[in-house]
Amino acid sequence: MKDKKIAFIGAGNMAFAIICGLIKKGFSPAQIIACNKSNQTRRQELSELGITVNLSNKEAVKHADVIILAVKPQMMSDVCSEFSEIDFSDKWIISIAAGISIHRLETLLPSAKNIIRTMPNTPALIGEGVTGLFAKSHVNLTAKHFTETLMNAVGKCYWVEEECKLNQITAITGSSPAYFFSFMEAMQQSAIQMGFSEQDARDLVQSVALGATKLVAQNPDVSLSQLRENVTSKGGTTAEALNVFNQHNLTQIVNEAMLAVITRAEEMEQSL
Ligand SMILES: NC(=O)C1=CN([C@@H]2O[C@H](COP(=O)(O)OP(=O)(O)OC[C@H]3O[C@@H](n4cnc5c(N)ncnc54)[C@H](O)[C@@H]3O)[C@@H](O)[C@H]2O)C=CC1
Ligand SMILES: O=C(O)[C@@H]1CCC=N1
Repeated sequence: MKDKKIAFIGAGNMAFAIICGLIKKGFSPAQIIACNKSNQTRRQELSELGITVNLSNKEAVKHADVIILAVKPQMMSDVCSEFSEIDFSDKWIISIAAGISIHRLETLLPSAKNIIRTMPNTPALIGEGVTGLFAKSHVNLTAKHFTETLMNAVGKCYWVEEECKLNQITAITGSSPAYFFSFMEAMQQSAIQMGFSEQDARDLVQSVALGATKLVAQNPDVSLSQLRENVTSKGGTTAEALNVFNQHNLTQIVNEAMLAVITRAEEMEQSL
């Protein structure tokens, strides 16, 4: 585990979150190579952590045992075309890209035998991530265990049995930190309009988000609807807020948003 060289091809927001999470969990920076073509500031940050940042994509892949493909999906084809002469048969490939199927990766890297497709999320940065994982049945068990151990270092893992489920995982955990941030932003804006300072509004909103989330996590036997009802006094204030959400059909809005993620991921699988 700790003797494998891991190369991140693309070290933007998501890969950086994973790398920082791994280092916090005791992985050695000497094990990690990060290639980030167009972001000098990020390269500097990674270099300060002791990570090798000065190799080309091709050199990094040649040196590495495990390659984490972490560029934008639209870049994947160009990036993989640089690797045409490299033999991937003894290397393990982990893709974190949304909407790039394993079939597509097999086409882009024909010598690769062990490809694991994952869908992480940015709370990995603080060890609170969730990663969905899928691999075809022929994939080496050790490669699967390695990937699970790696992603467990930055949060929880959830294997899916069919690849299409990863697009659902994208809607449920990959994209969804942004749903919560949007909700918090809207609350912050509302508090600012009431006259609270930006900082106070943020402190108040993040405190309640943390408190509510901990309440959920620490009461696994209490349903979410019960927790909601515990706040909602009959004829009181909360009921009025929830009425507004109901009038605008929040449940349906959330459902539509999550289905839109899946549709986009499927479109990307067809077009990229
Ligand atoms: N941001 C997120 O919350 C999540 C992102 N993902 C996936 O992670 C991948 C990366 O997404 P982000 O980190 O958000 O994007 P990003 O834009 O922050 O990172 C991509 C990085 O790749 C680098 N790059 C571009 N061309 C390159 C090349 N030819 N060689 C090496 N590096 C190159 C860029 O400099 C950039 O820093 C995507 O495929 C996305 O679907 C998956 C789960 C969650
Ligand atoms: O927005 C995206 O496409 C990526 C995948 C999940 C989160 N960010």
